Amino acid sequence: MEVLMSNWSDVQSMPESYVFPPDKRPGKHIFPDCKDIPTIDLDKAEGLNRAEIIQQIIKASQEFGFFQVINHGVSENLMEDTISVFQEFFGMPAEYKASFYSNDINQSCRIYSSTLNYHKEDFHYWRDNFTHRCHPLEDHIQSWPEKPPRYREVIGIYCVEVRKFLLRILDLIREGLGLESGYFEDELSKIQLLSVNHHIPCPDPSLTLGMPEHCDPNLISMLHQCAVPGLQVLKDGQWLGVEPQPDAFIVIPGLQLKVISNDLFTSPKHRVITHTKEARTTIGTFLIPSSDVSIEPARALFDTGNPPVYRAFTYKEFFSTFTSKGCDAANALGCFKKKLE
Ligand SMILES: O=C(O)CCC(=O)C(=O)O
Ligand SMILES: [Fe+2]
Repeated sequence: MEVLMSNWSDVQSMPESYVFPPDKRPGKHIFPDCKDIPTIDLDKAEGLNRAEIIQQIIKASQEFGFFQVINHGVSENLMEDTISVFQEFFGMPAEYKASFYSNDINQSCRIYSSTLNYHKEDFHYWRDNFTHRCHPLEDHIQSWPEKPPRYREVIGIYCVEVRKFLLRILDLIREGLGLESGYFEDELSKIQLLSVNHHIPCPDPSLTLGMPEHCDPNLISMLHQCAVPGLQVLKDGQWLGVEPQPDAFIVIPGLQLKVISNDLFTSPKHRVITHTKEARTTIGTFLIPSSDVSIEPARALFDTGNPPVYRAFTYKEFFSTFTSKGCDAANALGCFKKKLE
């Protein structure tokens, strides 16, 4: 069977290798939508309401661990063009996509299916993923696809724009936490990774997932969803659907922000369910610390009454622990917790 599901045509029944064991299936129940997902109007952050917007972001990062942002500065045209470029990319002939196929995490531009462990895993997730680095543009653009013909132009502009957006959000978070100017710039947000999920229509969404439940190991993530729903976030023990809003970005603080905030922030579990009728394409952008930068709770966020929860570590150290713990966030974070004295 073709590994990349974007090369399959007309799937009528579930291939056996995608059917999860019963205890891991999402099941048939209808998941409620998250009705009160905090929405931040970024336009207001530049005016008299700045302090209020900062408080909204901090509160959402504490209570929900995610929020959506409107008036984020990226034009609707660019958002639509970006989604359609990726839809075209996943629709390219199998031979073309094969030139990017790799399960090697060190390959800077790669397409793969399910997880990087495809050939060893017991069952597969219902997705293809295309990933590449983006910053600085001139270091990476040469490794990006040349087809569809507008790929490099559109995605190049998109990557620069969403970086500006995420750095604005980080700066508001910095101000809200009372950290010094520039705290998240340079090494803590050095690497920018684009990660696009593509799920073809699935004959039975109750039996499989488009992405496992997970927390994002990076500093901060943003998701740009197409119109087809699928993202779910775990809130108070319940899976809630995050209905796509065409003009909004979803922001999720990653595990490094949880550590830096000394556990003030939540980095929530999320996963992706599949859809019977329509293909779904979602663009993730992650800002990731450089390998050797030291990460620890910010000095301003602890004192004798509220001691630091974590010891200092490098991102390299964290990421290797995270993967060795099967990407289980609680287990990985546990390895860096300070012993109570
Ligand atoms: O596709 C989505 O909606 C979620 C993607 C995601 O959580 C991730 O790539 O880490
Ligand atoms: Fe994620």
